[in-house]
Amino acid sequence: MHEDTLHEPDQALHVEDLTVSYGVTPALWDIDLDIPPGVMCAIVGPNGAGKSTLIKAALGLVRPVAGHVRFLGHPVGRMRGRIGYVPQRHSVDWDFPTTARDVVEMGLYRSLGWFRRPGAAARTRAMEALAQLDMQDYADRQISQLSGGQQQRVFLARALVQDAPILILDEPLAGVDASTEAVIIALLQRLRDEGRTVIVVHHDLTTVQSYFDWMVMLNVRIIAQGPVKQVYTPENLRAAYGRQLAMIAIPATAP
Ligand SMILES: Nc1ncnc2c1ncn2[C@@H]1O[C@H](COP(=O)(O)OP(=O)(O)OP(=O)(O)O)[C@@H](O)[C@H]1O
Repeated sequence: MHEDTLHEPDQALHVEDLTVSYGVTPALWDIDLDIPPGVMCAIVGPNGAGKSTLIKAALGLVRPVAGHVRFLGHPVGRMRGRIGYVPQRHSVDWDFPTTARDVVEMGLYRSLGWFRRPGAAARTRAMEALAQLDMQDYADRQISQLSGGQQQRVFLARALVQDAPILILDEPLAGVDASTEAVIIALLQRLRDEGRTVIVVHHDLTTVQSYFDWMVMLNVRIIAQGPVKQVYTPENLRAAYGRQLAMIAIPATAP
């Protein structure tokens, strides 16, 4: 497909025939996926199902064997600054000597241009975003000196200042306490209610129905995708999780 061709512009994320392999074994096999705009979508599946790989391949951070991806009809290269990405916490080098506010201001570099120093307006926006996550008092703290939950909030503030129509977060709730989880979910739901598309790798099946309205169930292949009510069924859970199923929450009855 030609780079300039607008393809499936009505979908926030459109993935076609995507296969990714790190070696001989495919991590993702022939994925076809559509996530409509304005939903809050959970990507779920067991460990090693390829959830992070799906996100990285969609963002162009991992090269697929086959397939293609469109965000709002465009290839990812045309979406710079329009996708906010919060990576898995353990994949970030937290020893990088920078303050919480610097991290948030990095979210503005795209609109500022890389070589312009952030001015007063950028500082104000960064502080407002930190305040929305109740992190204003930590603005000048080194990022390495924050707790895991606080680091996660700072990264969310960075995604917030980008003002992106699409937000992608890889396990934002991993290792955070209940109050941070509530803050993060409330913020993501508000962003969804404003019309943005929020895509989240999520592990806790007990909360998926209350937090999300859209769902992709994955285990190397797509098991199911669509509104949570349709996807979160015993059959699909069994297909995705197999023998691990005994340890996770199963809905009492199929809808
Ligand atoms: N850089 C890499 N090199 C080699 N194999 C990799 C690499 N990254 C992931 N894999 C493998 O690809 C598969 C999918 O990994 P991925 O991290 O996408 O799964 P996941 O669903 O996000 O898992 P988890 O829930 O454990 O975070 C796994 O078998 C993993 O071991």
